Amino acid sequence: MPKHFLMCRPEHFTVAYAINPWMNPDAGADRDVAIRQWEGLKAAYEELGHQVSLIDPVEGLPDMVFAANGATVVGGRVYGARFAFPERGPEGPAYLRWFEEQGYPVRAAEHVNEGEGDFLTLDEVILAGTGFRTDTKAHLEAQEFLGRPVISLSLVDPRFYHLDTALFSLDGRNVAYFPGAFSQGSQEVLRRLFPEAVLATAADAEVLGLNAVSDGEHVVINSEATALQLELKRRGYEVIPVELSELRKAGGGPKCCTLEIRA
Ligand SMILES: CN(C)C(=N)NCCC[C@H](N)C(=O)O
Repeated sequence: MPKHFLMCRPEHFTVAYAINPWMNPDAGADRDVAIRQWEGLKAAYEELGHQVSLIDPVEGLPDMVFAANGATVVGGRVYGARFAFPERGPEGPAYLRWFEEQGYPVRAAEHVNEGEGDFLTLDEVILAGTGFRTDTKAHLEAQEFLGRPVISLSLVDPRFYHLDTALFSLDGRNVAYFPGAFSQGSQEVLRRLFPEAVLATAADAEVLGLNAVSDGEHVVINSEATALQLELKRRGYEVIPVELSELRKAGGGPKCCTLEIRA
């Protein structure tokens, strides 16, 4: 099934502030390299037959390339983001405006949530991260608006500050994740819900290998996550490695650049 993604070209990308442990404003980031790598990701989706829509980047919002944080879209309903840090605050209304202009029913969030960074939609439930960014009150708000059961999971390692840095959906029913990113209780929940899950190593998590996008057959994944790629191949997935090292300097990978518009 072809998917519909929203992406934002990193025309204003830079690392100007540090709001997660990956970011170092003194280290510098090369915007041209970031754009080239992002174009590679977009091309990979299009070659797989997925539709990519684009939102205009806004000057002064260097993290806007991380479209996954812009909203959560389930059944055509758009639950807006409300960012934890003021540096990213204006992105929420910018993404919501785009969806409004396209005619989607939208809801501006009352509670802090960073879109698909912390809301991961499966066929029957939504997994929701908390601990660093998204408030648990937003989990309930999302459940009410989107009409799907929301399961809260606690993140405990600041390098994995969003759920989508530590877990991704393989096919809507099963997931891959890095256990060390979660509290003991949440690890138990994950084991119970997903006994067949793919468990990633710390080395794969540390290159944001879990920040991947699967359409159920193909997995678009950071090229450096080598052990995880082997395991995915062993399970029958076609692996599409992409190079996004420049965007990782801001703490993002393929999934971060990709907001799924679920009809
Ligand atoms: C993992 N997903 C969607 C993300 N994890 N987004 C990347 C956000 C990066 C940004 N500098 C920030 O810290 O908010």
